[in-house]
Amino acid sequence: MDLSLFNTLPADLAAAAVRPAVDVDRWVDAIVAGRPYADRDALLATARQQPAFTPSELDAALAHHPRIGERPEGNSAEAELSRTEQASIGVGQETETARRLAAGNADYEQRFQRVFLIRAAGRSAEDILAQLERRLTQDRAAEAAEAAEQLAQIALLRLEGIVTP
Ligand SMILES: NC(=O)NC1=NC(=O)NC1=O
Repeated sequence: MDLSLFNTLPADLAAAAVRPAVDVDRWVDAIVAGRPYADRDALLATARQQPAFTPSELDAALAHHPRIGERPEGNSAEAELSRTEQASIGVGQETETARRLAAGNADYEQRFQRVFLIRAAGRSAEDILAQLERRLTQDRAAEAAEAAEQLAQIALLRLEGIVTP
């Protein structure tokens, strides 16, 4: 939708419109409360200024997040966004990279008890695999902070697609 519509929607509809960006109430409420935005840069600046996601917000947002390399199922707005974001990875390929991604996802979930999250847009499967293998070596606090930053990047990219100038 365009910014002028977003600025004038009732708050509950505005919240529903941006929730696919990231399903964290505190973030959605702040974006809606910042209206009316003079322009889209002001909207994106508000998103960038939000405090980092806490580990519990991360876990809530990841509860229904598809794994990297697995085809996001369903016809929700989030699933559609995930499919677009993961398009460059070539889901379902029987390549060595795909096999190592699946193994890395399993290792990651075993170690950190959440789905591995990375901003996939603009990244190759090989780059994502390198990031996954690097992040598997991090301690829990560092990894939670990095995953939170990736979630913020995904939220910002999605918000840019949801609210057009
Ligand atoms: N597990 C994930 O990292 N998933 C995703 N990253 C994205 O950028 N889109 C996704 O669906």
